[in-house]
Amino acid sequence: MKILILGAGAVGGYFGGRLLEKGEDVTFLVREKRQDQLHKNGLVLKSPHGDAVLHPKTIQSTSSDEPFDVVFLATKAYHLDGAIKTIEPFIREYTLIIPLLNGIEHMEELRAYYSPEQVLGGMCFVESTLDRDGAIIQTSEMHELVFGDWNGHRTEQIKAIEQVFSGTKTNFRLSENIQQEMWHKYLFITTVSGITSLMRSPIGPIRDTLEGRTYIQQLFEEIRLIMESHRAPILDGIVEKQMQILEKQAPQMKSSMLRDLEKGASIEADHLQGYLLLLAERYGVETPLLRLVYQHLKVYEKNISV
Ligand SMILES: NC(=O)C1=CN([C@@H]2O[C@H](COP(=O)(O)OP(=O)(O)OC[C@H]3O[C@@H](n4cnc5c(N)ncnc54)[C@H](OP(=O)(O)O)[C@@H]3O)[C@@H](O)[C@H]2O)C=CC1
Ligand SMILES: CC(C)(CO)C(=O)C(=O)O
Repeated sequence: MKILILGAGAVGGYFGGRLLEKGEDVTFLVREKRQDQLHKNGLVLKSPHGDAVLHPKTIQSTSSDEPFDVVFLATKAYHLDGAIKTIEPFIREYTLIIPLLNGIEHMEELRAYYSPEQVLGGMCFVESTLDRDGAIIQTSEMHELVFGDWNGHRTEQIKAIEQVFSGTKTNFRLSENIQQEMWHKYLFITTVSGITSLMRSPIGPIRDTLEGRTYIQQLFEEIRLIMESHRAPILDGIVEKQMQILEKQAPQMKSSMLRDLEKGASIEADHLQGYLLLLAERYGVETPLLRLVYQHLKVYEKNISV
């Protein structure tokens, strides 16, 4: 099965690297600078699950139009529009597309551009980042990639993919309710990225003070209310469940948004918190803490653009 991964960054590089390490037919669709880096250093993974130096096939958007069976989109939301068009030459009617972005808004755009049946739901849990030399550094043991047909169908094609994704050093999991899992992850990530970015701190020192916990809970609650008003398929008691998940995280756990802030890099504020605020406005939901988080991120964006 031919697998294409757009973006050899923290997420695409990690999960694509694990498939490649197992011996799957993986190609990375990259831009010039990353291609040079991969040719020079290889795809370097530094991980609690085992380091690796791999030598992947790479292509650039203009260098080929060969077809692929599965295409992962592993880009930041602010590069989504370009990425959607960049993968077009490699897509055939049988190709399945698996986006790995945080958030939910991109699903509408993708399902409108391609045939909705060929866009699966997808998401991942991993704490990874690129160092200055382009090596992928995984900073905790968490690593799971979840995918599934948008309406939960378990087709022969999806079963074949599940087989191909099995037996790697990481976890690929087929979900029969990917929409719900993506909304749950969206709740988790907007809260965790929002609070860690606002406080410029890993989760431990925030979570382990009474005041900090109260803010985390308030943010979870505001976002849950928005999602409920939108009739998103979230479970009752989801905030309590997510607080329990948060409890289990190591104190030094950081969101990828906080890591990007620390690097002075671009962030996905509009895609994550901003989209929720649009929904809040639509349904008349009061969200004072989410608004503060978003404003804080927009001020950061203004400062890095000057
Ligand atoms: N990092 C993490 O721990 C986690 C991240 N996520 C989510 O995963 C998504 C990806 O994040 P992450 O991997 O960290 O981001 P990175 O910035 O590390 O990687 C994104 C990659 O996409 C590449 N890219 C963008 N546009 C194109 C294009 N048109 N053609 C080729 N390559 C392109 C970039 O290449 P270039 O270098 O050329 O710009 C970059 O290497 C985000 O939505 C994020 O929120 C989810 C879970 C965990
Ligand atoms: C919270 C975490 C690490 C889980 O994968 C994440 O998605 C992110 O930081 O972007």
